[in-house]
Amino acid sequence: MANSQNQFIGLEASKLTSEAYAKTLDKEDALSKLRNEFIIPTKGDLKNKRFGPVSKNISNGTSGPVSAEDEEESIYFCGNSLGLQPKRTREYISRYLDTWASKGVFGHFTQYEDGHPPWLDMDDALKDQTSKLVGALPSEVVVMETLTANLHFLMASFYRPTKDRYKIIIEGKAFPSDHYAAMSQIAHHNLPPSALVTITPPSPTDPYLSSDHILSVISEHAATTALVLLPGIQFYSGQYFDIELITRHCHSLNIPIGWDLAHAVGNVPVKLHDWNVDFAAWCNYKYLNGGPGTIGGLFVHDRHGQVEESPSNDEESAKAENGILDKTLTYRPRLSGWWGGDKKVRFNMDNVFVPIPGASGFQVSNPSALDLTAVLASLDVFGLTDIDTLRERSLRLTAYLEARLLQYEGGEAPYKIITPSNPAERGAQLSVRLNPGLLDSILHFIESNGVVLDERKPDVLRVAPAPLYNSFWDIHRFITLFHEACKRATAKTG
Ligand SMILES: Cc1ncc(COP(=O)(O)O)c(C=O)c1O
Ligand SMILES: Nc1c(O)cccc1C(=O)C[C@H](N)C(=O)O
Repeated sequence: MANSQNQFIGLEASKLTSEAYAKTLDKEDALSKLRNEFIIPTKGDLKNKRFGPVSKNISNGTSGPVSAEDEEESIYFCGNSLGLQPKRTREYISRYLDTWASKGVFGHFTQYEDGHPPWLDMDDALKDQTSKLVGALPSEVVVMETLTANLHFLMASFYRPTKDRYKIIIEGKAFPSDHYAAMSQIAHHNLPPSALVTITPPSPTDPYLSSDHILSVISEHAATTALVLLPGIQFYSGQYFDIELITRHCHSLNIPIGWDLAHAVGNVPVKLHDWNVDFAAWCNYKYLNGGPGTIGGLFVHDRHGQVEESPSNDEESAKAENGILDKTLTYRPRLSGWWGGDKKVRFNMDNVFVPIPGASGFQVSNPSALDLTAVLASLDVFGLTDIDTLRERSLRLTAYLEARLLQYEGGEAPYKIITPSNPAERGAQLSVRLNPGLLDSILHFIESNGVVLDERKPDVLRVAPAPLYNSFWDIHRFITLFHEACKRATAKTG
């Protein structure tokens, strides 16, 4: 990283390798206190083969004496895959369990004195905080279903192939689930696999996709394209795409565009409404810390969420008189379910679908109140700050990580950072490509010393300091172990 960037981010180059400096950076950052909102697994927890934590955070009576080393906090850099558990999650879920135990079905409607919503209103209660995270109006977002399922629901609505325009453009290294979802949508419309166009990086060794390259592939296929589906942040390389620019380009060519924000939500501030994005979907279990596989979220721009009364024709009026149809509505086609229906008439059981205007009208099923509760706990942690302030901290953490990775003592580093060096083109994650043959040995060493991160075989480590709970000291400890592991591994391979 260029020195000027370090200065911009407020890092002092001469002190970078000092442990005391890492601790000072933590002390000086007001957001460091948010780490206390989370349960950080200890090294002992990670080694423990029995159920539950051995740490003193939570005692479940399963553990014996704990050594000082085992009590040390692990170095968790895997929030880009599964975020850590907020302490308040247990409290909120326990309240949910008490409600279910004491009220049964009335839990759907019971309004609590402490202001927490009845289950029936939890979808609305989550809108405000969710919309702030993705730069949307509350009416444009809803917490529902799961990411891939939501991509399908959204494609059912936005991928409307015609004889002339039928292709879906995705990126060549799309997360496999997105690839399968797009392929199966194409097959669902009886179209050939060639209707899937992939944007591949010009270089076989560098995953970087420039905006120019992306725009040129979209332009090349514009006349035959029905939809573009891209990730806000690429899961493998960590590259953050220019959502606004690419969206504008697609619209200039009359192509709707959807964004998979799995790795962007809670990581970088996005402005889905202002950027005119058509639709987006995300999960709530990565930088949002709602728990493994928890309920996801989606965005539909308000211009697509309108529900309008239209003049009814005679046949429809006749049905209305018979009480079958009380009004004729026009709305964007979708795969519907009762939970997308207006709450005032949802329980009428009359088979008249009156979608809630906006994203909520895309809901399908009665959502899991357990999941919504966990997401509420996570959003309440985000509520202690805001995404712009968090991003500032994240820029500093990732810049520090980058600077430390670039300072390898004793020769050439046996790895290369493949995430863009421009902070505007990345979020928290840095992906590190190791020299061939080193991955297993390095991973074994750092994991047995309490580091948790994600590997993508054959040679990439994804390191993601999550700004809500990771610290500069975590990075310092990681670098010390990682560099030691690199030295051992290269010594072995000669
Ligand atoms: C970019 C991306 N898309 C899709 C998925 C799949 O999400 P889910 O299993 O929640 O549908 C993931 C992660 O699992 C992902 O990172
Ligand atoms: N690696 C995973 C796993 O072992 C279980 C469940 C999910 C994953 C994932 O890959 C999650 C995520 N999309 C990611 O990019 O890390």
